[in-house]
Amino acid sequence: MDRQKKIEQVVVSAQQMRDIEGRIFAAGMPVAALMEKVGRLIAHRIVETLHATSLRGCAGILVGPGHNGGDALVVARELHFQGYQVAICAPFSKFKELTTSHLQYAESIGIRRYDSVEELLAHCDILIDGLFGLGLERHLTGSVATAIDQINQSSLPIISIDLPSGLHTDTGEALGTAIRANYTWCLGLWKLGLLQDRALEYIGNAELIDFDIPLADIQAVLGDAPSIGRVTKELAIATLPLRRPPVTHKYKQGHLLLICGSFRYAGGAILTGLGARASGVGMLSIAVPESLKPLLVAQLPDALIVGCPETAAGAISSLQLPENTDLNDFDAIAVGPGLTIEATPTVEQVLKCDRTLILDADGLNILAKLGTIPTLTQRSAKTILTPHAGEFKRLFPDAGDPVGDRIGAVKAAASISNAVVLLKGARTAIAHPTGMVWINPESTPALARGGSGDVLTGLMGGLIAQAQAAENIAIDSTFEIFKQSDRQITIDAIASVAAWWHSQAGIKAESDRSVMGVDAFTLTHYLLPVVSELRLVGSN
Ligand SMILES: NC(=O)C1=CN([C@@H]2O[C@H](COP(=O)(O)OP(=O)(O)OC[C@H]3O[C@@H](n4cnc5c(N)ncnc54)[C@H](O)[C@@H]3O)[C@@H](O)[C@H]2O)[C@@H](O)CC1
Ligand SMILES: Nc1ncnc2c1ncn2[C@@H]1O[C@H](COP(=O)(O)OP(=O)(O)O)[C@@H](O)[C@H]1O
Ligand SMILES: [K+]
Repeated sequence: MDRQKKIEQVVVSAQQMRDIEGRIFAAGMPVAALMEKVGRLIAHRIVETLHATSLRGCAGILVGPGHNGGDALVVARELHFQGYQVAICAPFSKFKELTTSHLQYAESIGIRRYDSVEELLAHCDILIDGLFGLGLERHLTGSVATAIDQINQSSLPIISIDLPSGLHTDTGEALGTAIRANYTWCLGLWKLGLLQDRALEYIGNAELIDFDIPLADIQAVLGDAPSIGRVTKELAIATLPLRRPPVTHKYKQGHLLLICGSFRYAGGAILTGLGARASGVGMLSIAVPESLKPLLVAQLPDALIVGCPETAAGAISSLQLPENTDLNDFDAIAVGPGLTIEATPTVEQVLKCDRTLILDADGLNILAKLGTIPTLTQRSAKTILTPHAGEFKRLFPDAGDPVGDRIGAVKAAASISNAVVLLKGARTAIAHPTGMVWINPESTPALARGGSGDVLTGLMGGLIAQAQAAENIAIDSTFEIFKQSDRQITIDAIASVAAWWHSQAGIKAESDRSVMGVDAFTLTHYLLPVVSELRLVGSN
């Protein structure tokens, strides 16, 4: 994997970024030279963006007291010398030394400086936000907070340098208030806060500006196995399509059991089945209430549909597998979509078995009701839990806020349960009990529709069953970015690839059919085209 692809997988906290920069400075790179380099790269990207878009006119540069402001002043100077109209506003009384020098020089070459943000807004057409980056330490109040609110009320396009000013670098929280950017150009390495759901409304289009941080410095600070990774296309290409030997048979290609559906939620069983089918799994068995069997057979003629005894309301009352079959015959079992809480005895039974288990939807609600999270830690087989924020709160009331610092919360949940926990959302986060967290960095709100989670459960179940059958799952070590082995993959990485694939199918469906056109059934038809395109990329 080349350098650019590697660094796109890395995610850092503010402290880790400072430590990495500290090593670069200690090795001899002057701080001023790095600021110059970074500022020039940003200026170059601005010029490209101006050419590629209809953004025109005077660039208003917002200058803060620290080095984020220094970067912005290098940008102002470069744009000025390239003939662009530029003005600055630096509404602070004290600046760091380098920033002070750049400010002086900018004024000396005749760049117009406005005292107030109102004046800047009145004279400019596009804004470059260099108020604060990763050095923001406390809540914004007073005149700075008022200025940011005024900026947000203007309809001018905004490019934020490193982070939208006001966002906490790690938690993505707006500290009092924050710039709502159209573009955020993150410097050097992805900052954790930009991958938190609550930051998304501030970020706009995010991209990374690489400034040649040596991989050795990243590795020295993060260690061989970084604890947070972005799920990029490269991880998907290393995994998909799953390899299949020329001589094989269906049971060698994974046998997945889905336990899902009820009279009330029949569609959930179909969607889970269609998700699993797209995974290419060798054998698919689907246990549903007896009365749903004809419906499932009609929709999934390739699957083995197991009709189970049902309650008066049409939920599975007990699991009745075909003769000579028991739960140990399956490589993986996914349980939950559409079951209703009446299927509690079945979930209890499955929890006791020694197979890789994926619990979703009512599987999770039943788990929460039973209070059995502590017993999960005693399972010898792997467990994967796939809650959305509501299910997460019920399951893990003490793990932290799944709509606040989601990364912290999902990490705590994985540690409490000894399970891989996949916290769904705009930026789905997947944590392994050993502490590794993966974040799916690209998705679409078009997926926020009933049933799309069911598709994910089936898809993931099918991938895991295949990897399990091929004995291709690494034993509980974390996936290493710097020493990537493509022979074995960890269970959390497979879950991450499933989340990535699901989102990419959503993005593809949205681009063909608009944000309104991505119902869960349609989504299932977009899954395989994503892999076909990967194959083409992979063979280039
Ligand atoms: N050192 C370098 O050469 C590099 C600097 N970089 C840039 O430098 C930034 C980090 O620079 P800094 O560490 O100077 O931090 P910032 O520029 O983010 O801001 C820190 C300054 O703001 C003040 N401040 C913090 N919270 C405040 C508040 N609530 N109200 C008012 N003032 C507040 C601090 O006292 C400090 O002076 C990065 O985000 C990035 O833009 C990067 O480009 C990488 C290289
Ligand atoms: N705003 C969003 N942006 C991107 N993806 C989203 C968004 N909201 C939900 N999703 C995705 O849609 C799916 C919804 O799953 P879930 O909440 O279980 O719904 P259901 O139970 O109806 O299937 C998850 O994969 C989730 O990550
Ligand atoms: K900024």
